[in-house]
Amino acid sequence: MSSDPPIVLDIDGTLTRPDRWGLDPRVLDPIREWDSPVVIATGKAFPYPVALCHFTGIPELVVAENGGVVYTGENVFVTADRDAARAVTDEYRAAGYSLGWPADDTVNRWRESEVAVNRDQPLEPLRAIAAEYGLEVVDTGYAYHVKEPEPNKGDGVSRLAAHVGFELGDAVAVGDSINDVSTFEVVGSSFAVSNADEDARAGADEVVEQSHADGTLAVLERVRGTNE
Ligand SMILES: O=C(O)COP(=O)(O)O
Ligand SMILES: [Mg+2]
Repeated sequence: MSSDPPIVLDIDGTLTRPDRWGLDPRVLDPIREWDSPVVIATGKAFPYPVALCHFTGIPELVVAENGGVVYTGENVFVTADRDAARAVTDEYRAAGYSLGWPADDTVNRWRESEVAVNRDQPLEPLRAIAAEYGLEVVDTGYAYHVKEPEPNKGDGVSRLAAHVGFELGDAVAVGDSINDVSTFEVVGSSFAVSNADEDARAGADEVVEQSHADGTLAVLERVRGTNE
């Protein structure tokens, strides 16, 4: 009997509306009704994807912070070092720059394994300082993420698949940016939505015609019930 394949979904640019912010509510029912594991793999801080699963009413299978935090529904694995990223952003601030968020910043407040910087801040000095510390800056189109080069989302997805017990080769991923390329590399088939950046477009098996949540809905429609 056929079933739905496991799916791995990015949030920003993939489950959201074209006006950048806010979930497209049309994605919720297909995700809730999916009969195989649904993994939310995001660059957002840990509580955000947990809340998304919670309010959608699906098991909390989460790769957060670009792979730095993995939650299997039972155990949390924090596999990247926020202090290393903090050292970089402390030096960035000491050089006169700012992270670009309000004083009480909810973008980083519950972030456990990296630090995010607003994209309206200068990138080059941030990259230069990160390089001195052996860290990288990933530009998702939504924020600059200061992080250790490993782990990435794909590592987190692999860890989760091993714990939950699904075949990565059966899994289908949808994403929109450079931070999804590592996911695309570990799953059986990968789709970039049409608003995706160059790296995601090049890394995906296919770029769909539709953008944002419309692209994801089109992929879900196509792969539903195709797992043998
Ligand atoms: O947090 C970001 O910058 C992007 O988040 P995403 O990985 O869900 O697109
Ligand atoms: Mg994204």
